[in-house]
Amino acid sequence: SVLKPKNYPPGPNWIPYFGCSNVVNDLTKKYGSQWKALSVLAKSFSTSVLGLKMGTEMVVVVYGEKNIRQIFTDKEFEGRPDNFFIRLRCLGKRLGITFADGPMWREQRLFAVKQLRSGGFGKSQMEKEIQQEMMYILRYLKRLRGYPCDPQHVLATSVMNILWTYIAGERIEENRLKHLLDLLSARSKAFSIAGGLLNQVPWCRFIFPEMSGYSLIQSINEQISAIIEEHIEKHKKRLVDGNDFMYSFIEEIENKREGFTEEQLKTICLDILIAGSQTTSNVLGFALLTVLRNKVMQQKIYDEINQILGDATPTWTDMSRLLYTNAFIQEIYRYYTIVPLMGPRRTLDDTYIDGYFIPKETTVLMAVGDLHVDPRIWCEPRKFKPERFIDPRGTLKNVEHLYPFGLGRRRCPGDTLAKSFIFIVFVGILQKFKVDPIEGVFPSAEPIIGLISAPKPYSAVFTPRRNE
Ligand code: HEM
Repeated sequence: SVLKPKNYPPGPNWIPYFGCSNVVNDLTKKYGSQWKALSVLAKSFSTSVLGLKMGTEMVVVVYGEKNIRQIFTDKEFEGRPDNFFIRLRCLGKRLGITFADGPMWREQRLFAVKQLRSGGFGKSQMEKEIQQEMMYILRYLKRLRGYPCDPQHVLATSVMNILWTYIAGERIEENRLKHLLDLLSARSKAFSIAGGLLNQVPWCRFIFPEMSGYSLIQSINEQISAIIEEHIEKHKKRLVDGNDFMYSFIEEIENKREGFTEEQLKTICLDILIAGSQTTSNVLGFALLTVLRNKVMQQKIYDEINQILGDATPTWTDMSRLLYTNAFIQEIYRYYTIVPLMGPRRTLDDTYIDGYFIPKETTVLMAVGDLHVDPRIWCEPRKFKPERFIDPRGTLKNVEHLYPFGLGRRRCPGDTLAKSFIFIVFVGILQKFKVDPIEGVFPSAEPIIGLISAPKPYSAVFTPRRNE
């Protein structure tokens, strides 16, 4: 219908079949990302709750800290949409964690989080794995002998190895890993061709299967699952040492626990690889890009590391001792919000946001990217200023307004892993290397914003601080 529900949030008018997707798509082309387009649209309607209809689906985009916190915490926003696009993402079924909801999601999420912890993540085991990966990165940079490189690749490789160790108990073999990274990056590109989070015109896949990106996504999903499957088989034959996520899960399958199937295992592995790899390496990519562009900040960070850690290998607990470095990383989380448009969520009941009526089965998105530059919270929000997080008493402040990992029951279950990895690897690199641009030319600080935000490809020169 083109008639809006009574008291539905403000937004463009609707036409049959398309709702207002034409308006959103035109703006997305103009502004280069769905997130920016929606932000402009919300401003043009002077609203902090934007009401849309994409194809046949009602979509609401939420702005402002109070409203966003409501979505994070109220139970009726806990669902995930169930449409063609989401099913494509989950190998055709509603499995896994990221795109499941209800009792199955709760149980699987709890199981995965528990395994993450008992597998040592959040504890010293995880720290050791990360430190070891950091050493690999340092060795790689040293071997370059000052030859310029794009750090993005070695960072992505390293994150993938950590995730793979958690899932499948070992570092992944070099060629397989390269293939997997290529697949994941092709996958996110295919998603932007297919229209990101909000493509609600699934029938277009029959008319333009290649162009719409759908068949590409499907083929990529199958290839990634094939790699995962191979490792499940290896575990079933007990060919891997130790005690990893796959073993724990297979044990539940063998015990015939309800909801524990091989399909489910495959989807959860896929969820972890997709949710964890590019997000984590992009934060580090932005952090290195920022010190590369800012000599003064880089020197301040180095001086702090040098003074407090000296030559000692960084640990997770050093975070509270390295105040400026920590504030710098918080500012990276704020300034380059990796997931600027969080969700999608699905309302499980009729509800209200800011006085507006939101019907059951509405898709809800949270504009955390806008919240992180909201002038009501941040002074000079468009400036990169680590000091905004430093309290004169020598502690961090204002971090309660930062939501890089969301909040509430659907909050990122990988946050501890991601934060430790980012801190330890960043400090480890700056402790041993000076990061400089090539021949003094600064690469662009402007991010590329698809489903997640990424730095534009850039190269840097890594010069050892001391001759070892
Ligand atoms: C800097 C890195 C990361 C960022 C910025 C990030 C961000 C997020 C955010 C904002 C959400 C919540 C979305 C919502 O509220 O609907 C989320 C969910 C999720 N993340 Fe992360 N994440 C990161 C790293 C990781 C890692 C390393 C893993 C795996 C170990 C991971 C696994 C997941 C999963 C499985 C979910 C879905 C949770 C659910 O729906 O219940 N993420 N992430």
